[in-house]
Amino acid sequence: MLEVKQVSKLYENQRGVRSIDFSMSRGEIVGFLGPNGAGKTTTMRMITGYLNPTKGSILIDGLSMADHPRKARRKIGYLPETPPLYPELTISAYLKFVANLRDVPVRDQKQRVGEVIEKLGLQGREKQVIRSLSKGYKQRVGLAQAILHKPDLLIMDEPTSGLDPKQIIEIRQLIRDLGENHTVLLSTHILPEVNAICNRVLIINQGQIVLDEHPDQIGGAMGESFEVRLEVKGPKDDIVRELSGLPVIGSVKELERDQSMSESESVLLQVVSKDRSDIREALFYKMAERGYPILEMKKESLSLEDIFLKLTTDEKKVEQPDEEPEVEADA
Ligand SMILES: Nc1ncnc2c1ncn2[C@@H]1O[C@H](COP(=O)(O)OP(=O)(O)OP(=O)(O)O)[C@@H](O)[C@H]1O
Repeated sequence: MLEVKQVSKLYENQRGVRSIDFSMSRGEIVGFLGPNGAGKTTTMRMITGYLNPTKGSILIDGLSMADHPRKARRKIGYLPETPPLYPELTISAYLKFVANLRDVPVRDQKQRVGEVIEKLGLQGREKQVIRSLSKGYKQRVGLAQAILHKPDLLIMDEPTSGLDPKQIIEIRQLIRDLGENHTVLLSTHILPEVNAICNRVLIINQGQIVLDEHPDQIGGAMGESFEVRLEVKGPKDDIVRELSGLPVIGSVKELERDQSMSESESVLLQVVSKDRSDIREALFYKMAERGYPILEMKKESLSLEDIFLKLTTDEKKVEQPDEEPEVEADA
């Protein structure tokens, strides 16, 4: 659906993005993460055809954005961070205006506007002027304008930014629903949002992609070892010695108990594998052999927050090949 091939965009100040390379298949909902200034908006504006890359190419459903900008753009719906709304228009007048702009055939416009109004839960507010809407409802109108021309690919820049918690839940649900019929790329600063909505995560730092993974698999992809939290009933010293003696175990450490845990005869441990293999069965058989009952065993994984911080606060500078800068030229 989307191919971003070795795309760079350098501004006069040498900032921007360098050699971005990724593709998206139909039906994916991809979360695009990065600290401030990492290059998310620059990348999204290139994908949507609002900004020309300095190098590289972008294909939308096989169509080159550089060679067929009009046709390629027709396949894209874009919700910028600040939706392009006209505050003095009513919702229905604004959506009709967008339908014209997006070349929706005149005979289909009324029906299509009705459909998106229903899909975005805007019924009953058609005649309300946009200025008088809450931020959450303005965002719904922003989403409505993005999907009006039935695009295959939806690009959203921080779609829940500035909304209250209830509005965030509603907009996330709408994005999940839209994901059933669209391929979605959304940027966000809110990491739990990625776990809540996306089936893939891209992390960008200093203009380069540093991670491209399924949210559940990023620990493994980063070469993290397998870690288990284990509570066992029995003598601590013997349990630690037996576990440490297993060839698959890298380290065993006693954990502090929180107040609520009252089991005094048990020991709470953090057990880490030597390599990345799953150590749970080995732990089970060893404790069973020694007759020490396991009261709790839980696989611990790095949170997206841990991974994000690890990848984006790394001391070492990202390698920056020499490239000619180019003055920004909006399409
Ligand atoms: N028009 C411009 N001229 C010069 N530099 C720019 C321009 N637009 C962006 N930049 C720089 O390019 C880098 C990437 O900016 P971009 O806006 O794409 O980041 P972002 O990841 O979207 O950030 P944020 O999360 O703060 O919106 C930043 O260092 C920014 O200062």
